[in-house]
Amino acid sequence: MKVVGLTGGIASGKSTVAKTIQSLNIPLIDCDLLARLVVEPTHACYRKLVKQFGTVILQNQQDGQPLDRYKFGTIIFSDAAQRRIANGIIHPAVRDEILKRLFKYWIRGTSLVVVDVPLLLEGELWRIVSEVIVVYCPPEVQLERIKTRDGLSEEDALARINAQRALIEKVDYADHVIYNTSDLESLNNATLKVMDTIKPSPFWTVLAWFPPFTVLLVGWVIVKRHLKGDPRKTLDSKKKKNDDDHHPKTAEPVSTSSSTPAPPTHAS
Ligand SMILES: CC(C)(COP(=O)(O)OP(=O)(O)OC[C@H]1O[C@@H](n2cnc3c(N)ncnc32)[C@H](O)[C@@H]1O)[C@@H](O)C(=O)NCCC(=O)NCCS
Ligand SMILES: Nc1ncnc2c1ncn2[C@@H]1O[C@H](COP(=O)(O)OP(=O)(O)OP(=O)(O)O)[C@@H](O)[C@H]1O
Repeated sequence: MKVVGLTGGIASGKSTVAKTIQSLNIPLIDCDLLARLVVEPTHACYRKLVKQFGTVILQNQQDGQPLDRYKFGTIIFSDAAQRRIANGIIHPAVRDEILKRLFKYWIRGTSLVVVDVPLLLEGELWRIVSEVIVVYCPPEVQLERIKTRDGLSEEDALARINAQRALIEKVDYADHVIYNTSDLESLNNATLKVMDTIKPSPFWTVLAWFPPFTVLLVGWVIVKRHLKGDPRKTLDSKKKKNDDDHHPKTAEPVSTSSSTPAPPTHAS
């Protein structure tokens, strides 16, 4: 089974790309959905979050009520230390859910699974994906799309963008980049083109299902990723180089006046 990682930045177009991938009958694991699942009141994560942040993050500030997503978002997107704590509680639970689902797909003999993980390159999951797709759009476009889609203020939208690594820095690590700088039809076409190059052959699918070959292939993916290098180090060194070069547009937090390099208009 081939596992491909889909990532990008907030509102860069991952979910839209994910829909096209699902329309091809390719199974997709959506981490934003899993992150919602693990904070439901019945889940252990919920209790840990309430213990850490208090009932202020709950609807009506009442224990047992669902998470107040806007309130929780304003806390974690405006404070890196709080975000790290929240990530430390939620991400291991999300990772476990992903691994469970991958195992089920493997048992069923699935040939290709795409995992949509916004923070793929910032966390640990990059180690287990055989290829990485990054959906890119400039920060100004991200900003407008967040404001339109979520009805957030400029300040809230900027906090969300700046809570992530600069998207342009992720492009270098990608095996495939989908440049979402035009209309939805172009995005759809670019996605289909990339997926066409990713599809594993039936021969590999059958071979990869047998446990000894599965172990060999998983080993190969881990070695391949190791040789490519830890993306977090790549992102850190790119950020440092940008800072040293006084080249703020790819490394500095986005502000309303930021400018962005003109991205290519093709998918590769
Ligand atoms: C803060 C929350 C409640 C805001 O919920 P909301 O419904 O407004 O947004 P949603 O969950 O749809 O996320 C939208 C996008 O925000 C970005 N984002 C979410 N959490 C984070 C985070 N911890 N750090 C950086 N970016 C994040 C991602 O690009 C994501 O696709 C929610 O995002 C959350 O629980 N985040 C923590 C869990 C997490 O890290 N999820 C992301 C992948 S596992
Ligand atoms: N090429 C495009 N043209 C017009 N609108 C677009 C385009 N691409 C995406 N959008 C819109 O921008 C918004 C953000 O896209 P989408 O939800 O796919 O991003 P995302 O990366 O999944 O976001 P998040 O990280 O918040 O989950 C959506 O409302 C979507 O319909």
